[in-house]
Amino acid sequence: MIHARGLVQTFTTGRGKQTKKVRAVDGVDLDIAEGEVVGFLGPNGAGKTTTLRMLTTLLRPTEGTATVNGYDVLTQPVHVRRSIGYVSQAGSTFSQALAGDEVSDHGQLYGMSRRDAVARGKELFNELQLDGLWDRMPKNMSGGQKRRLDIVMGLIHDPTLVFLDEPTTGLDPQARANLWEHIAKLRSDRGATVFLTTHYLDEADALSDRILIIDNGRIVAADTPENLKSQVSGDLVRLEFGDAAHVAGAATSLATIGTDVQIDGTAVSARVRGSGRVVPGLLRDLDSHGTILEGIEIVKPTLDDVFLTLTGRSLRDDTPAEDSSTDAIAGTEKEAV
Ligand SMILES: Nc1ncnc2c1ncn2[C@@H]1O[C@H](COP(=O)(O)OP(=O)(O)OP(=O)(O)O)[C@@H](O)[C@H]1O
Repeated sequence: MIHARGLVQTFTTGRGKQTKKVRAVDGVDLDIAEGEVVGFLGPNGAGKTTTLRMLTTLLRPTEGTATVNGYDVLTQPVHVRRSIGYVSQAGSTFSQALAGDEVSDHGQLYGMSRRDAVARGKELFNELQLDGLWDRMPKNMSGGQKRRLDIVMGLIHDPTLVFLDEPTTGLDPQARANLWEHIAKLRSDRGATVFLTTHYLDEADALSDRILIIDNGRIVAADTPENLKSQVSGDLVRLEFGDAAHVAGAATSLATIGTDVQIDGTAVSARVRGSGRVVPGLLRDLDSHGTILEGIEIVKPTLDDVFLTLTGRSLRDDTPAEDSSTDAIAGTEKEAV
């Protein structure tokens, strides 16, 4: 479905002596099979959108090759665009037209009859909880409604390969859950392949068959969520004591079964492999020494722990992106289809 080798994108920023080259994507290889849901994770500025823009032919790679749905992104861009659905971060609606007209015009650009485009559009409005908004201008919709309208536009022609760039950003929890269901159904009901970028780790975890993690323009990990999480050195075990006098002894005991022991006031924590097997023995040991425990928490590794293990940084620490170059892309995308 998607095969890429050595994809590179270099941007030049600044002027004169301030000119700088940014290697936004730095040699990305990808192989995504039919029917896979792949989550593309990485901190702000890691190169996710730039990779997506190259695969969807909105941006010509500086180096490297890619085929999407069997079409070459360099020599067959029109075929690529016609065969995919793409929901960009910036959205793709013009605010002056009526939402329903936008959707049916968009379907017709993909070769659908007006009648089919209206019928499918109304179905999608219903599925994405946009009932009653067919005759409303996007500019008079809420942020979440506009986002769902973008998704209708990306799915109107029933593509079998869908690129979603942060599809649930700006949605309330209920709309997010609804979209998760919809994405899961794209695969289960229609065998669609989905490539999605997201900042929500729980979303990537819940939806993806496979996760790709990109950092500084390079793929640093690619595996199932379970395999990635099993690479983290165990569950986080946190013991809380009523009396600070117990903490040092407990830390020594915890160090015999775990790593990365940390003391925080009256609590002590560590990473412990096979915690279900070894923690009961630790508790018996503490009890036999008269150590009174106030509480215990065992947290399974998350994808954030995976990122932290791989890069030494948390995905949650990232700051918002500085530029908003995507505004221009929405126009390009609209014209290009
Ligand atoms: N048109 C551009 N000109 C110059 N630099 C750019 C341009 N587009 C992106 N960049 C830079 O390339 C790098 C990768 O950006 P990209 O938008 O692909 O990251 P991202 O992982 O999608 O981030 P986010 O999660 O914030 O959307 C960043 O350093 C960004 O500032």
